[in-house]
Amino acid sequence: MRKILAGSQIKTLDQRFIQAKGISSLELMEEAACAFVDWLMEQSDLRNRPVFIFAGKGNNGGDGMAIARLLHTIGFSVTLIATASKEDSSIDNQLNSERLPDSLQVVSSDSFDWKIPVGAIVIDALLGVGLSYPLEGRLLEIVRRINEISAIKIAVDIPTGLPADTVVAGEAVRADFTVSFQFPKLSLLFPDHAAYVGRLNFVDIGISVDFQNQLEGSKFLLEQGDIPALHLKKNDFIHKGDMGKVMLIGGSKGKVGAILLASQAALRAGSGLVYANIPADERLTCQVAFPEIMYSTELVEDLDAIGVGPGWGTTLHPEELSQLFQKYAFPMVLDADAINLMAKYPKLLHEIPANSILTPHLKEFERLVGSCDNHSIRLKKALELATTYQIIVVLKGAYTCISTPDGNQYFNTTGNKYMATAGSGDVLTGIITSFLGQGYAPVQAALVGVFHHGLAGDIAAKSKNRGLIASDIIRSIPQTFIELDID
Ligand SMILES: NC(=O)C1=CN([C@@H]2O[C@H](COP(=O)(O)OP(=O)(O)OC[C@H]3O[C@@H](n4cnc5c(N)ncnc54)[C@H](O)[C@@H]3O)[C@@H](O)[C@H]2O)[C@@H](O)CC1
Ligand SMILES: Nc1ncnc2c1ncn2[C@@H]1O[C@H](COP(=O)(O)OP(=O)(O)O)[C@@H](O)[C@H]1O
Ligand SMILES: [K+]
Repeated sequence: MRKILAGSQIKTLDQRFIQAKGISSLELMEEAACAFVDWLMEQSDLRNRPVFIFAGKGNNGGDGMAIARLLHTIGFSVTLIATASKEDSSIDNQLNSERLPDSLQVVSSDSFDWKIPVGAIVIDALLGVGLSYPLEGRLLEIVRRINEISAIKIAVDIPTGLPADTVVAGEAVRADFTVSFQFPKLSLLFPDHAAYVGRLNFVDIGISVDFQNQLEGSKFLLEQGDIPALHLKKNDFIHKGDMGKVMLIGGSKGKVGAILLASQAALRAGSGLVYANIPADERLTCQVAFPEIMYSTELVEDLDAIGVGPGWGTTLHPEELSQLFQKYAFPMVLDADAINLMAKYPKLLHEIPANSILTPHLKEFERLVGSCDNHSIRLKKALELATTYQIIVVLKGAYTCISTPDGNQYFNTTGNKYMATAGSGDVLTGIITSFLGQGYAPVQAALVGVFHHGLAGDIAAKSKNRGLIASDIIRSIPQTFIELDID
């Protein structure tokens, strides 16, 4: 699993890699520039446009110079706008400046006329992870002007002005695309920065995951390649009992749909037996509509896992949750109104069975821990919650973050904005409950569940776009196993 390193570790990573491979830092910069250009060439709608590259004084600027040369060589019309004198620039920046062909147009930012045609590409290579204080003076002015023009803006590594690990102070480039090297910097995953980062891509510059992971860190990126190994193998002789007997609890009057979504998702994720615990008078209709689900108003015995909370209601007594904690004393999934109930009665937090999985969206999370000024604070509080109560906290949203009791945080890479629709979260509850019931360790169930849920959403989004609804995610769950080659 790939680590998300801190901005301050990236120089060390570069240096160690360069030494180990016996290459120069200039060669690594060339690798980065090539990876950027390869990415650009893959975007068919971004070809054949004039390119304006703003280069700063550090190595990010050096990347910009190398990108300028490469694009010029393959026939792009390139204008390079340099913001620093050569003497002021980093060594690799200077070396790349010397490699620029005479035929490439280079202007100083002081004399640039800002005539950038609509539809042109603006590449931001002003500052990268070396930012050490908020933008000010001339650089701030340039960034403000870049933000005013209507062009397609692409940030190299990180939009200028964004710190790598914390929240922006002041202004930063508002990019349409960010192409980050090797792994996304943490701050690129914050919802606070959506307007700066645009569409996030990361490109390989040849530093292997093993190498990257030699550095200290407890934040990881959850990617497709990580998932198959986290799955339990099932042999050909399994019985439905081996696939887990689970119950989804919630669904008060008028909100039974939430539990039905979760229950169907559990079945599609592989559960052998799924009970929906819903009010008695809703049973008949549900039974006809969803015959694979079993219905019960009782708390069924011998369950392997439960998921509690979707559509449960807001007038519950804390005893109702306490009772579940005592009766089932195993790790369980707690979502929606179960989380709201714990927010209302914090003493319940002390009673949660260890390794249970809480799946709050941002609002539910803040009800639980108090309001947070930004995502950096939210992530810290999520980790605190996980380690204090020895639970798993799945903070939902783009790049859902899974915080574990041992202090790690995993950021999911599947999912999309079309999943911001009623019931998507209920589907996730069903999927994670299903994996728990199948015998997955709680952390594995959370990681695998979150990944499959997002992947199902991505598959559904291909044909549904803005019309995607939660049931589409459920229908796409089987395809996720096929796509990941899970038997
Ligand atoms: N493994 C990697 O990730 C690689 C990174 N490379 C590039 O190198 C970049 C990092 O290079 P550097 O460490 O030189 O950092 P930058 O290119 O961000 O520049 C740092 C310079 O800017 C100055 N500075 C800091 N904050 C400022 C502010 N607010 N206003 C004005 N000046 C400011 C610093 O004093 C320093 O001189 C990465 O972002 C990436 O683009 C690539 O070249 C090679 C591989
Ligand atoms: N912009 C987005 N990008 C990726 N995933 C998203 C996005 N918006 C929502 N999701 C996912 O959809 C689900 C929504 O959950 P939630 O807000 O609890 O919905 P509901 O309460 O309607 O069931 C979460 O798993 C979340 O990660
Ligand atoms: K940049």
